[in-house]
Amino acid sequence: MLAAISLVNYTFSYPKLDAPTLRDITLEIGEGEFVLLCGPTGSGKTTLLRSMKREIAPVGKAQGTVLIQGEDRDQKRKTVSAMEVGYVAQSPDNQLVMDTVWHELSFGLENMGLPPHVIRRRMAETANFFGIESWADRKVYELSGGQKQILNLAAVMAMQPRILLLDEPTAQLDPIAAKQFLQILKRINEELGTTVVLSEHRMEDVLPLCSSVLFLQQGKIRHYSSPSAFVASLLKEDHPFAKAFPASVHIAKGLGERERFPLSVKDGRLWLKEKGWKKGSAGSVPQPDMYPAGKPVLQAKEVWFRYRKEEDFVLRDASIAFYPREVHAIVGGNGSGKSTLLHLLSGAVKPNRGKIHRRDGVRPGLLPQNPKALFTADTVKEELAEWKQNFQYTDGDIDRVMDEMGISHLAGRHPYDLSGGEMQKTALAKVLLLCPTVLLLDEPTKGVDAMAKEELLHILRRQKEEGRTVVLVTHDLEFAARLCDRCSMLFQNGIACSDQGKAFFEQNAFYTTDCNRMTRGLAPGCVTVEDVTAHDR
Ligand SMILES: Nc1ncnc2c1ncn2[C@@H]1O[C@H](COP(=O)(O)OP(=O)(O)OP(=O)(O)O)[C@@H](O)[C@H]1O
Ligand SMILES: Nc1ncnc2c1ncn2[C@@H]1O[C@H](COP(=O)(O)OP(=O)(O)OP(=O)(O)O)[C@@H](O)[C@H]1O
Repeated sequence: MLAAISLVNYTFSYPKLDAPTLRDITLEIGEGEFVLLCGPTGSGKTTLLRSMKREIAPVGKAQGTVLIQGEDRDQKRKTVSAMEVGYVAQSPDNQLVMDTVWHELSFGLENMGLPPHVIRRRMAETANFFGIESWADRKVYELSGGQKQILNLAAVMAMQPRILLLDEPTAQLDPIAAKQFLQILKRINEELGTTVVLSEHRMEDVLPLCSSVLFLQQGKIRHYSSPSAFVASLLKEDHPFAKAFPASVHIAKGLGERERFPLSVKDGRLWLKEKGWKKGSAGSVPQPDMYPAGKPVLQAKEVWFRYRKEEDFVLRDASIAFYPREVHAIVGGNGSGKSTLLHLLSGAVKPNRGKIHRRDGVRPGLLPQNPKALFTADTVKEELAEWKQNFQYTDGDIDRVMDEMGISHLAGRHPYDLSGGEMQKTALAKVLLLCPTVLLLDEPTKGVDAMAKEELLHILRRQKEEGRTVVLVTHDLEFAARLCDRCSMLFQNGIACSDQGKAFFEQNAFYTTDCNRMTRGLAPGCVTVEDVTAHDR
């Protein structure tokens, strides 16, 4: 059968780098496959994905061949090539260009020069397939992050591509919106037979959906197999990337499984039941926890805020306090006001009403959601050197911070040429260099691989042990559950609930960790993998 995509001895090098980024890749992706492309930060996933579409292929020296539907990528007619392969990037804001949903859906089709009656039909049936008819007249900027990404996908699918490439499309989505997006992808794959290649760090959601896994390491294919064979193989070799596997895999491994690892919450529950886990005692319902004793270092008191007079308030009467030596996670849906709250806490913007109260001597350091916002220099090392010079009070050590963040090897590289995960680590290095007393981190795990995430966990725990406060805005509930002492949820312009970390997750049925879902009713009080394996003993 004709492969949808095949690469033969494909090697690719960026102009200023010594070593090739992709090395001798030979690969066949069959028609209708759903491939999860994964691998450590900087392993070449984005570069490989972009190599599969002529219009966005990386610029540099390429050897070997890329065939799309059996034809050389660069020999195809331009219109065929543009429509045949769809591409969805991480940030919908960078891809959406029109004012309304309807215009966005028609934009690509008009560019292709299709006749109006074809455009109208395509738009109607695409809107119907995606269930977005009711959004037609809405302004794009009014949509939530998750809705924007669904519109982005719909606009790409309106071109009826046979192949769909996606580069971390859920990285900016809240956990519920991310799952919804991935389910739509599954439908596209199943109902239209479209070949899907998806680069994604969120393995727990994708492993149960995909048909095969392509694992890259240092620009080479290390594995290309079924999800279950891939999981068993990496666990066998004790590969550090295995940390990225879903909680169900780690729980089974922790409880002695060696071969058949459940990949979803549902299979994990069945696995536990097979092992004799029964309905647990009801367990004690955790009591809502009171704020710790002592004085907060930073506090929002009855804060109201809106960006413009004519707009609704993003925060209404919101109060929250942060204490010394605590990691406080803030979660909530896209657009619920988490980043806004962090900016208020940092002092970058002022509330319209209410007060941000900072104890004397408290120095906040803000990691913004877009790490590029912090970059001004030509190399990673210069970034840090300039920063240190600008903030003369800092006694942070550049080499030590680079070492701690694992970016010493990137010292001479241009920040804009880094991979997503590398950028995130460089931005965090800049923040840490300021030795802040309160760290305000907006999505620090976005785009970073499982190994870097583990390092980040230790770095943040150390910050806390050294007496600092960490405020962590995140969509990564597993990470929050392992790290935070307290967790608050934003909803409808205010703090909907705030609890001690474990109690927070235990009381939620939807907004909780996979471990908690897997053991619900079987083992009360389990929120992390460690909780479950300890419970068994
Ligand atoms: N335009 C560029 N110029 C020079 N080097 C680049 C460029 N883009 C990427 N690189 C380098 O190529 C390597 C692979 O980058 P790529 O973005 O493909 O990795 P990735 O696996 O997608 O990483 P991540 O998971 O962090 O997004 C990295 O070391 C990166 O720094
Ligand atoms: N600079 C801005 N100007 C106008 N409105 C803004 C601005 N920044 C954010 N908003 C709006 O404020 C609301 C809250 O946005 P915010 O970015 O704080 O949410 P969030 O919870 O951090 O979302 P996400 O999880 O998607 O990052 C949203 O409706 C958003 O559209």
